[in-house]
Amino acid sequence: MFYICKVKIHEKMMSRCLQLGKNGLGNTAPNPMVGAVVVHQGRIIGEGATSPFGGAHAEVNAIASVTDKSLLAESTLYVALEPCSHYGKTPPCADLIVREGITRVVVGIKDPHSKVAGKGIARLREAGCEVFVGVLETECRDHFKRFLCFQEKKRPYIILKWAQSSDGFLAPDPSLRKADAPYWISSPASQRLVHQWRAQEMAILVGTRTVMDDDPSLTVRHAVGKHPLRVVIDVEHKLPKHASVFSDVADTLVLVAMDKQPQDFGRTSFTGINRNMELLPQLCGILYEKQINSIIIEGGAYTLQQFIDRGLWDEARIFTGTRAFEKGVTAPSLPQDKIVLESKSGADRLTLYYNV
Ligand SMILES: NC(=O)C1=CN([C@@H]2O[C@H](COP(=O)(O)OP(=O)(O)OC[C@H]3O[C@@H](n4cnc5c(N)ncnc54)[C@H](OP(=O)(O)O)[C@@H]3O)[C@@H](O)[C@H]2O)C=CC1
Ligand SMILES: Nc1c(N[C@@H]2O[C@H](COP(=O)(O)O)[C@@H](O)[C@H]2O)[nH]c(=O)[nH]c1=O
Ligand SMILES: [Zn+2]
Repeated sequence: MFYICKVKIHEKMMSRCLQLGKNGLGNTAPNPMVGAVVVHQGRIIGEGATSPFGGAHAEVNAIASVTDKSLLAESTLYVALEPCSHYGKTPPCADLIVREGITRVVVGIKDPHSKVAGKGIARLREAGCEVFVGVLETECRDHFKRFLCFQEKKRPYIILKWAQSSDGFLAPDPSLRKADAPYWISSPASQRLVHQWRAQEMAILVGTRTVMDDDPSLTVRHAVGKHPLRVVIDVEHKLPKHASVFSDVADTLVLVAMDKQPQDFGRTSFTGINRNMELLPQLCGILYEKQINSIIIEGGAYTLQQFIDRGLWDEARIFTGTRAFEKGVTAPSLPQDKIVLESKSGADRLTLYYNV
């Protein structure tokens, strides 16, 4: 009976940790958005979450928020990710926990980061702390999906996103659309949702044709949040300098063939790719080097299909509008067994796929 009760408390507290951590989405990356609570006799006496990138970790903030520090020795610290054991931008949290005299720690999941990977838990146990690992593991893995993907697969978490007509086209026939502007298939509500999504990821990418046809901005305008790094494929260096994607409101990275070597300008920089090698693995390597742990791919069809065919994607978010086009740019195709959720977004159908 006591055991069942205790498990419920563990889950409840871990769920609070995840809730606190979620506020960091779009701010803490590439650091994980950790949440922590300090519990004394079943009551939360301190809470904290990871500060924006470079700032304090969740454990530090949770401990700092406890007014009566004398209670720490009899308290349990709940934290969604294993406390760190290394000097990064901040000193090790495991040392702080020991120093503050906390003797019970409940951890959601182990940190796969090579500098931690069990060393934080070992450090706590060596100092006499009782450490329990593995509470709400599935929820924690989902919460830390960007961080875990980056650490484990050495590439960003990849989200594919597009809007398609009711009969499966990404854009109508050119005769039916204006030049240099997107053809809006999805509803305003979906467009606002997309801007929230943009603010949650570190980067956004489109192919050459999309820049030529749509002249997109790829910024966060209909939501609050940071602009992601704009990544553009332009192997042949054909895109004009005046394209909106090169505006100075956000940083842009252009993937261009090594033999082209254009000059960086404004907030736009060029990175050389080897045209004799596959582009997507090179892209993943470049983003990994830059510590970009998530990216949203917004089209077009050719670019999206390459990610799908290579299995280089983690999630796909598809809006299906109400209008039929009959002809145009055919939407990419995804394996149907990967559908996990269907819902409505304004007038559109929103289908989510997970590549697991
Ligand atoms: N409804 C929606 O959600 C969206 C609709 N769209 C629409 O889709 C259309 C564009 O789609 P699409 O024509 O498929 O074009 P893309 O935007 O996918 O661009 C394709 C081009 O990008 C370059 N490229 C992409 N991947 C690679 C690679 N691995 N190696 C080298 N070059 C690469 C190539 O350019 P090159 O050969 O010139 O070097 C290729 O032809 C537009 O009309 C746009 O309006 C676009 C985005 C979203
Ligand atoms: N047409 C279409 C989309 N198009 C995507 O949005 C880009 C335009 O971005 P911006 O210039 O920042 O508003 C465009 O180039 C393409 O990648 N997205 C959607 O959610 N629904 C739509 O119907
Ligand atoms: Zn830490």
